Amino acid sequence: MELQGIYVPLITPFDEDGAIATEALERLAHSVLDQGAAGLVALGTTGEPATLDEDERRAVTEVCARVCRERGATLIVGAGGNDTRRSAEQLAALTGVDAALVTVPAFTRPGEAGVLAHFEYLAERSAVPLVIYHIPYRTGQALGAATLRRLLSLPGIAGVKYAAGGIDESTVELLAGGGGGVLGGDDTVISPLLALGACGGILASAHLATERFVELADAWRKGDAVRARELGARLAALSAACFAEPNPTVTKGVLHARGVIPTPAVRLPLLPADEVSVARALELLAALDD
Ligand SMILES: O=C(O)C1=N[C@H](C(=O)O)C[C@H](O)C1
Repeated sequence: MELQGIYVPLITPFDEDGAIATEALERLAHSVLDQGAAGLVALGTTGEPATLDEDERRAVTEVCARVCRERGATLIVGAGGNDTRRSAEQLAALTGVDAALVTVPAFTRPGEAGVLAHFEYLAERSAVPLVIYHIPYRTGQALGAATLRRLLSLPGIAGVKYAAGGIDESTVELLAGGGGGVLGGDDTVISPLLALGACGGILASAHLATERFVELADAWRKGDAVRARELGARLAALSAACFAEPNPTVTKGVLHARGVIPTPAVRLPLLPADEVSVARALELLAALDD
């Protein structure tokens, strides 16, 4: 499977009673695909899967799967956990999705060899290709460029969502081998990651101005550096505004203010974003059209 372009990790909208607003979710899914997204991620961190029950997670996945099927778009679903054996059982049972986004085991810190063994075990048993979510500032597990490349070379591994918290020599080393399979996952540095050769991104802030993020990825791919630099700087400011408070609170506030979702509600331990943060993101979003 070849990953290319912008994938939107959908928020989970809630209605006034706190239930999932499935119609709003479906409209949102169509809308980001209309704007050129290559696919959707269901149950990414942005979808608040930790506070959804099993029925709710199933409902979200079903809506996204239906839309992706209708639109011929790629669906990646968040799955797996710290327990290798249980994760393998879950991945083996997946149906109706194109790939699974699986986070490096968090908190356990099994070391690089343990992470390799974990993903070898999962890839051999999964019903769908895996996209590894590397986010060391949340998992506590560092991975060097050599390990990430080794993971990318494994059969059954389609890519890495690379969210290392910035760009350093290890990023440059990883992308020097070509960015096939490397999707940026830190919104504010997506433009430089694409410039270095990343094949796309999984970006919560691409809920807003989806077509501009798609244009950014296209511009870097086609070598239009002048347009890409200018657009990249503006989108980085928008992303910073979206992440001024815990994701996805600001994004939900903006989508609600724009009438896309019925409420800006998030579930505890998240708290709704301050209106000043939402107003700042709305301002930067409007300025993109100037
Ligand atoms: O849900 C995701 O996938 C993403 N999660 C990250 C986070 O919550 O920190 C942000 C990224 O844009 C996509």
